[in-house]
Amino acid sequence: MLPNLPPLRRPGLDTDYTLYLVTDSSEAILGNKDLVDVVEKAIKGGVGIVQYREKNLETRAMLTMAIKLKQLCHQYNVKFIVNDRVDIAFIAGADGVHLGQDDMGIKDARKILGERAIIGISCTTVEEALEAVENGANYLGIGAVYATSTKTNVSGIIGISGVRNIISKVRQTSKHPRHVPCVAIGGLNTTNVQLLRYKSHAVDGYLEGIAVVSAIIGSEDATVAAKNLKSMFVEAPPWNQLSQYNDCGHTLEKNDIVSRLAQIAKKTVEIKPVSHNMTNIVVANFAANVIIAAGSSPIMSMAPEEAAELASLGGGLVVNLGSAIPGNLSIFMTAVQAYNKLGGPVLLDPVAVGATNMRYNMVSTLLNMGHFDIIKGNTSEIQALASGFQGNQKGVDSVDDAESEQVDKAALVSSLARHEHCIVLMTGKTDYLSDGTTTYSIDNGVENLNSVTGTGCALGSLIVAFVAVHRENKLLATLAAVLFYEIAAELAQEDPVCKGPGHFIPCFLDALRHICGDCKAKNMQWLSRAKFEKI
Ligand SMILES: Cc1ncc(COP(=O)(O)OP(=O)(O)O)c(N)n1
Ligand SMILES: Cc1ncsc1CCOP(=O)(O)O
Repeated sequence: MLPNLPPLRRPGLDTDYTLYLVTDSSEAILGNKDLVDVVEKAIKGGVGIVQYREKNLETRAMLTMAIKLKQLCHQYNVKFIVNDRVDIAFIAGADGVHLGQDDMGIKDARKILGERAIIGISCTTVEEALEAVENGANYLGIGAVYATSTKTNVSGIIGISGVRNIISKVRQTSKHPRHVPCVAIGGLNTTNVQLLRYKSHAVDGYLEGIAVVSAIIGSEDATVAAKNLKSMFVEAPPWNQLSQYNDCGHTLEKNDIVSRLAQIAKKTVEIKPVSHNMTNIVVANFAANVIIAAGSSPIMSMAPEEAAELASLGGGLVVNLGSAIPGNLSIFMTAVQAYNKLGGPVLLDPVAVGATNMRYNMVSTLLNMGHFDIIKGNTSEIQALASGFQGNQKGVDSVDDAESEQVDKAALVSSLARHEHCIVLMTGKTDYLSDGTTTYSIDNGVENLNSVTGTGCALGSLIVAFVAVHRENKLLATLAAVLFYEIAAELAQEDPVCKGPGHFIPCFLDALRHICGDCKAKNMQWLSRAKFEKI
């Protein structure tokens, strides 16, 4: 997991890649501003390396501009790189060159520019990155991360997962002991750089910096734009500001965990947090009733117009894909980003993500564009997210066949949690819950939870209420919500009037209300039924 974000600039590295400015003098981006002036302002805002990227000028004019920019950069002790043109880099006395996959090869450029030159190369795939490291690249420009109108001929949009994959493969596979810094490029701005840094972090490597064109060159004030980008990239994101990984049961004894769970449940019903649901048409009514019975406050709203206001109420958000269509993506994203900005918890329920390509693509986009604190799914859903789409889920139910029984579920949830830097809950006969460091198995619940629709979805609605009140302890808050819910289900099934699925729903709502009342009365006897183990 990611207790603290790593330092950016490595000791001993004399180039600061944290904020890398790539220029563009087109009318559409620079407008009628003066390029040298904009670059100077950007340097004052914290840019540590500048690349002169010129697609429209004749060689002579380009050389003149390169010399001006080099002088400016060196005046501020900032590195100066030329895009594509090794000849201009050489004559202007630049610190190096940035090469694309179709430009002169690294080894040839090195012959011209010498051993001390900084030679960077663009990479979209792992193979390109490994080859570049082999050939002696000094840094990698990885992208495009997101769609961009600055470069029309990008060779691929790889998303955060593509960046993370390249970084971790380069670190794992590289035979070179020397460190090759990685910067990401493409569509980066203040709304996405925090997420990029947080989620591109792999166990074996991380991003040193961001390379940006339009967010600085096209801005009104390059100093302000650079400052904002740099601080966004460097600062811990709002959803991680409290140390969620401390005190989450990693080292606690079971009795201590149970008393924490009791405190969490009591405080949740006392505060009555908002559970904001962007959920499916089948479960909305049931989920709202569950939330009310459990002592929280539901709102079922798909309106992006009110998402920021709802986020400011301090509750949590559920994004449930049960009956979503691709047109809902931008609505979801508006809400997710509003909650991310304030650090309010967001739960993703990737319903039937293993069943169709449409669902898988929607979930991939969501994970690429926003932070989810919790991912909750059944075995098939979590398997699809952890191992890629295979299309073997039939409908929304989990395919719990002999093959899936062989899967090491604890390892699966833990690895997905580490990969996505979030909490993962896999529901089933035994539930598995992990933050990537600590994993719990939970054996509460009853068969009737599977015989009525919407019980899985409604659990998500309760979890965000609990986590909203305990943002500093998301793992234990999720565990508390699962136990509250599943123990209520056990009490419902034991109710003499409960004869089957039809009676189960009202009995379950009654039992939730009962436990909620117990929590208010500080009677936590129900927790003695908790059956969970740290794995
Ligand atoms: C830091 C950085 N990364 C990638 C690129 C893209 O370079 P390239 O693929 O050569 O495309 P053009 O910039 O030449 O259009 C870059 N310039 N800088
Ligand atoms: C040069 C380049 N290479 C990949 S994307 C890109 C353009 C990035 O521009 P912007 O930061 O404006 O999206």
